[in-house]
Amino acid sequence: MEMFKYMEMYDYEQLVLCQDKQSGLKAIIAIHDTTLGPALGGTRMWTYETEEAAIEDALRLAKGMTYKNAVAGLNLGGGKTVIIGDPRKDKNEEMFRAFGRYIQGLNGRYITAEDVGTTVADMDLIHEETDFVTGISPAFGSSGNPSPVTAYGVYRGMKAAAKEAFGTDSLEGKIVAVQGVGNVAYTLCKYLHEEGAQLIVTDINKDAVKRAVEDFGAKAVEIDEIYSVDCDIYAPCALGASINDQTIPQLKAKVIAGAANNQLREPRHGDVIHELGIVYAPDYVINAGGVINVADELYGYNYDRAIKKVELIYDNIEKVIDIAKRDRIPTYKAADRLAEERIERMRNSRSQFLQNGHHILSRR
Ligand SMILES: NC(=O)c1ccc[n+]([C@@H]2O[C@H](COP(=O)([O-])OP(=O)(O)OC[C@H]3O[C@@H](n4cnc5c(N)ncnc54)[C@H](O)[C@@H]3O)[C@@H](O)[C@H]2O)c1
Ligand SMILES: CC(C)C[C@H](N)C(=O)O
Repeated sequence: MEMFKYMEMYDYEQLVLCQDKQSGLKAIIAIHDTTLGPALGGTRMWTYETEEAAIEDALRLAKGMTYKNAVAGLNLGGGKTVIIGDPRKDKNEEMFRAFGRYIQGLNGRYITAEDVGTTVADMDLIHEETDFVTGISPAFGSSGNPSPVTAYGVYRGMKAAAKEAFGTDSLEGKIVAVQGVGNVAYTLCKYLHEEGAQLIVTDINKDAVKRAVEDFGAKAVEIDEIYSVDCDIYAPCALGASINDQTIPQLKAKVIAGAANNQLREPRHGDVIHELGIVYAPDYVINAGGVINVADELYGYNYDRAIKKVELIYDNIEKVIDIAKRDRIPTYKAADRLAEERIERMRNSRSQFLQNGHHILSRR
């Protein structure tokens, strides 16, 4: 990858590589856009085949956070971190503290939180070194694990998408195929089960599957079977790119609504599912519950206030569908339009003001 060329093409602001030999930390902090405010986005810990793949993931995820925060109405920009390593065996205390010092060095340009492979305990270690971290323990007056709130937002967004496809937002009797039943999807399955939906699940982690089968009567299928099962709704809740040339022809669902980031392998896959008449709830609109929840910490965390904002994911999905219908475009493009218009409005209005309170004369 030609780094600067890529960054220029999608307007990235900054890419930071962090290395700490003693702890084994190898982290990539990507800051996409800070027009709306400091970049807020989680830290993913994952094994990658190549360093390039890790950098690309960080960059793509960071851009997604810019759009997610913009559509959610947050005064925050987009960023993300990827830590290269196996979260089951490569973590240690020094690693997260070293990472916390790197975040502190950015002086508030980037604020972190959980993502795949990181936990509240990891955020607490980061918090030993910096205040620019959210999703820390409730004992600090913080919001804790964002996943259950993300799940609630996905559930609300799924109902809005179902209303468009089936004429009712009731999920009773609907068959939902869930790919990946980890932190977010477990709670999502709970909401769906309580409403009377039938669940089909898969996961590379057999314990996660067993839990969903035992707790919610879900039917388990093999990893590759999840795309072709008879269902009404496909909920991608594992990693990205599950909507692609191989999987789309297998899908029987009328709705795609799930928690995963970067669900479309390439933008053109959003066009293909649109042509097929599938109602797609854009990933960064439907999965914004977690960031809305952790962002509330910046105002002094209040659960009720945060949940009220998360409820609005239903309205945001409706809004995206309305724009898509009005402008005859796929929903992923409608969501991009919503985000870009807000960022552009702010960029233009900001140009009338002095940045960061520093008057140009202060340089004398
Ligand atoms: N946690 C949040 O608050 C949050 C917020 C927004 C978006 N997301 C996104 O939602 C997704 C899930 O997040 P999470 O926090 O639940 O993560 P998680 O790691 O707890 O769950 C992901 C699950 O997917 C499984 N998995 C991985 N690859 C798979 C595959 N190929 N097939 C089937 N299962 C597979 C994993 O074993 C795991 O159980 C991620 O894409 C994440 O970026 C999470
Ligand atoms: C800030 C976090 C809660 C971010 C979350 N992992 C997301 O992708 O939205």
